[in-house]
Amino acid sequence: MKIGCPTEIKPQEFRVGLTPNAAQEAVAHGHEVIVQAGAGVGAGFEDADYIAAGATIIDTAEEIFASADMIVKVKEPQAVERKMLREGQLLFTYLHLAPDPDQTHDLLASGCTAIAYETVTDRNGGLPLLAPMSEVAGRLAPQVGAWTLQKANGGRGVLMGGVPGVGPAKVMVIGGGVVGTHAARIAAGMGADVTVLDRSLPRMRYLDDIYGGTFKTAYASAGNTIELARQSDMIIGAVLIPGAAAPKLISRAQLSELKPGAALVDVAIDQGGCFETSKATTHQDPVYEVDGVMHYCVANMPGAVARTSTIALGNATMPFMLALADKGWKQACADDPHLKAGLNVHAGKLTYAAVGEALGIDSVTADQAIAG
Ligand SMILES: NC(=O)C1=CN([C@@H]2O[C@H](COP(=O)(O)OP(=O)(O)OC[C@H]3O[C@@H](n4cnc5c(N)ncnc54)[C@H](O)[C@@H]3O)[C@@H](O)[C@H]2O)C=CC1
Ligand SMILES: CC(=O)C(=O)O
Ligand SMILES: [Mg+2]
Repeated sequence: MKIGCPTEIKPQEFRVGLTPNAAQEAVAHGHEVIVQAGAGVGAGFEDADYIAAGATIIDTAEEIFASADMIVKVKEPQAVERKMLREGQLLFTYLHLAPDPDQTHDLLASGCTAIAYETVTDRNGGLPLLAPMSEVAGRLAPQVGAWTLQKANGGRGVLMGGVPGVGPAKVMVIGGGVVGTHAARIAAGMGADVTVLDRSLPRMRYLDDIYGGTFKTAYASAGNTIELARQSDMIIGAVLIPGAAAPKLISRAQLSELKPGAALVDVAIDQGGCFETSKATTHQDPVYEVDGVMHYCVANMPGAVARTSTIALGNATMPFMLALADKGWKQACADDPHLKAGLNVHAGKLTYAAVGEALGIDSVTADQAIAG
């Protein structure tokens, strides 16, 4: 199979879909790998590293999209990239379709087959291709939130750890999955007073067992959510219902009840965000204010630490990428129900029910797509 890796073009996105190590393994499996010139530079990989791995460097994204059987990327294809996708081509990347009707319609119109990293599952009920970036974004969230809390950035002027004689910041994390747990650990490590809210009692039992004493847990009822939000200096949004649009957990009307200059960090923004007032921002202009409350809503947070993120993502995607290349998507998905869970689009049809429900588009099952 010919595997193509174009340079990411989302603003301030420095990650790359294939590391030289991944390219080398694909070549060792007998595949041809083409990489756009300079694609790895933002993550610290030179063209020469890819050439040494056996890949070929190609000048333009157009040439890569025109000839590759499978495109391996990081972020969802941007409008100009979607125009280059074609029938029968396989796309393996993050998609986050539920909040993105334009992208969904373009992918359906292209006739491509698209497997979304964020809905691939594992046998423990986890999301193995989302997890590494959730670890990164979770660890970044208190860091960017602390910056947002600084007075010059519009925040309350509260220091995470406080100082002797002055209490720490109060941090509330909604969603105690991968993002939430990593965010809570780092915020607690910075000295903040941290509470994690979730709706899963088994998850809260686990968090209490492992992190009791480091941070607290609370059930994410609507009442608890607003009561804790009123007291918080920072609120980190980290909920997920896989594939679906994020539930809105703090409304516009409730913003006036929060502390002036509080920082909302909505990591769930890639699924549409869990605060009613969230809208996606970029690393260039990450923060905006609504009703005196600061919002940080960058949808590709891991791009800020592109080298760490690229290597972490590459470690996770490599076995799936190799299975797709070795067997073709149909056989690879038929053999592995967890990879099959990643199938979102095939030949003009949606193949992921939660996306169809969010966008009001009919879907077929992945099994129907494989059989078709
Ligand atoms: N902005 C960015 O750059 C990035 C965003 N993300 C996003 O962060 C979000 C969280 O991802 P993960 O932590 O990996 O998911 P996860 O599945 O590990 O955790 C989600 C948690 O939310 C909880 N939850 C669901 N509905 C809830 C509700 N109504 N109230 C309280 N808790 C609720 C679940 O029980 C679960 O524990 C996803 O939308 C993901 O795409 C992940 C990486 C980077
Ligand atoms: C998960 C995701 O959307 C990201 O890493 O950018
Ligand atoms: Mg994202």
